Amino acid sequence: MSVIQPFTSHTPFDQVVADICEKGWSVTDGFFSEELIEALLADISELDNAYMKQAGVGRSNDHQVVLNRRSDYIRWIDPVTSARAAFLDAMSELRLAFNRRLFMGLWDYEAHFARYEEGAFYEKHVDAFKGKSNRVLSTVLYLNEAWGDQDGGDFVLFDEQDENKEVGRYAPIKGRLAVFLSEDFPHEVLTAKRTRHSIAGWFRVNNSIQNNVDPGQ
Ligand SMILES: O=C(O)CCC(=O)C(=O)O
Ligand SMILES: [Fe+2]
Repeated sequence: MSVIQPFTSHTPFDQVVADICEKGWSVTDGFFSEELIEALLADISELDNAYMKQAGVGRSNDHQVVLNRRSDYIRWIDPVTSARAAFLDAMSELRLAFNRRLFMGLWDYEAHFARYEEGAFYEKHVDAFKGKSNRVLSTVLYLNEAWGDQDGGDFVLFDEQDENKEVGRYAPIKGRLAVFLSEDFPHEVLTAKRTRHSIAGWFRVNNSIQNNVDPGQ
């Protein structure tokens, strides 16, 4: 496997860390190299729906597929291609930067490819309930070429104090990275009008929850 350089001299590393520190969320463009983005895009484009699964809401014992809340297809990411390995390495570097500068104690990172077919959406939700999850910081990397207003599928972020107050609305354009505190920010994915690709992931701490050490995917 060839080695892909994930970052460039323009990677807004400091910006993302500062945003999280100051307001708890961050949306930046050009975080990863063109080379990595193109490789990830090629990677997910080749995945057939038959090798993905209809995402459920909730985890482990309460896992169930509730299609009226969420209708994307997902595939968890392991370092089996050079693109996926480079992405996981890069996110590990970001994890260490958060730990060094903000003392967040992030232990690991899990991520999945997501495909929203035409008509798919994800209703407003939070990624983690206080005290019930190891997920601390959510990330979403978008992988869509030439995404226009008519394509829908915006990511909408809401205020941490008032879930009816919108704080930002972003098109899922190629190379855009959203990061936010998992417990604090409600968000949703508006209905996509064509196939929408992304990688959603979570930095986690290693607390045990209800006697379940580090619950699995
Ligand atoms: O794709 C997005 O914009 C957000 C996805 C999301 O909220 C999730 O997978 O939990
Ligand atoms: Fe989410």
